[in-house]
Amino acid sequence: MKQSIIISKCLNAELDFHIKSFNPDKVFIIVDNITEKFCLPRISDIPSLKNAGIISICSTDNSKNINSLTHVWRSLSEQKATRYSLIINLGGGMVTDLGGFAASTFKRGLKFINIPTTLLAMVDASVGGKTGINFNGLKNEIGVFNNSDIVIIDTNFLKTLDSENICSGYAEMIKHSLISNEDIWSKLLTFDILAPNLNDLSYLLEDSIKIKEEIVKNDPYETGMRKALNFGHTIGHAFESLSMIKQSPILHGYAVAYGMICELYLCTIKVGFPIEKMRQTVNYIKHIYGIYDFSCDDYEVLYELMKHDKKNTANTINFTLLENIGKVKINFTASKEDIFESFDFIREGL
Ligand SMILES: O=C(O)C(=O)C[C@@H](O)[C@H](O)[C@H](O)COP(=O)(O)O
Repeated sequence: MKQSIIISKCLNAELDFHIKSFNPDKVFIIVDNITEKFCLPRISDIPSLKNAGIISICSTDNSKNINSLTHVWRSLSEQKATRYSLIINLGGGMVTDLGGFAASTFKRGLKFINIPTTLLAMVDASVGGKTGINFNGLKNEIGVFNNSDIVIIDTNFLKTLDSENICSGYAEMIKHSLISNEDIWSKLLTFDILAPNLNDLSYLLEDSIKIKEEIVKNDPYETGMRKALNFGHTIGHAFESLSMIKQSPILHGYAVAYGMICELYLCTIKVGFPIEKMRQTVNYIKHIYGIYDFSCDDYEVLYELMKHDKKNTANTINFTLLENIGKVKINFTASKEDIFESFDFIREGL
């Protein structure tokens, strides 16, 4: 399951080299309607991509579904992809997750390269081999662990992003710092992500990728400590699904940011996470991401959604909690009352 992650200043030369080394019979590029317009032109002159087939899907996360997947499988089939073909996923987390799953399942698996174009996909989605789609209103319900053969990261793509997408990816970077390293956490909490210096952000991004890479290397199939990377997601995914149900979707990173506020509250009441660090992080998150608009009427639905989290066992909702920054406790349960209290906390404060 080894995955090479290359941060490159010469994307085209790098990509051309790797495509040639795979010697595929055909190359397919999976894009969404946004990366097709703004990112594909950056690589389309590469000689080895001259006859590449382009497969385009819709860009929003609610398109990460069986219909888009079927469209990709059908396009591969109609354009006669073989097991010796190569897929390039050019896009954000939706494209790398869905494209990775399509590549992993079509004819039982083709080689694929991820070229993440959003901050979220660079630091998180394209790394570590979680591929899949949403199903039945639930996040990433169907999928497989399968690493792309290579990830090539070109931070120039950050220039194509709006502030919301930068902030969305940054939430996963905050998560990486919370689960691993107080120095990085301090740096992130003083960084102005609303008016970011992209050069400085590129350095922070490299640290963040290393954190994820190290965790995934030690537990690729999430049997243990990889669950650290799911901090904020037990509640975050429920917020994200609720927003889809209400037909006012929010970006994944925003859902994770709100999920982290609730789960940091659980960390303080359940495992003694220092209250001052919790306040600092919560204030920073609220300053960047604003508030999540929901009411007591949503609590039961959220709780039902959380019953589908992949870390659960039997009837127990399991969390990844933190005793302190970098001190991770996995498989920690919380009562329904505690969870509802954490919802009160994000809505009303302490
Ligand atoms: O790579 C992981 O492991 C993660 O949990 C990273 C998460 O940030 C990511 O959003 C992941 O896709 C969530 O996966 P899921 O298993 O909870 O669906």
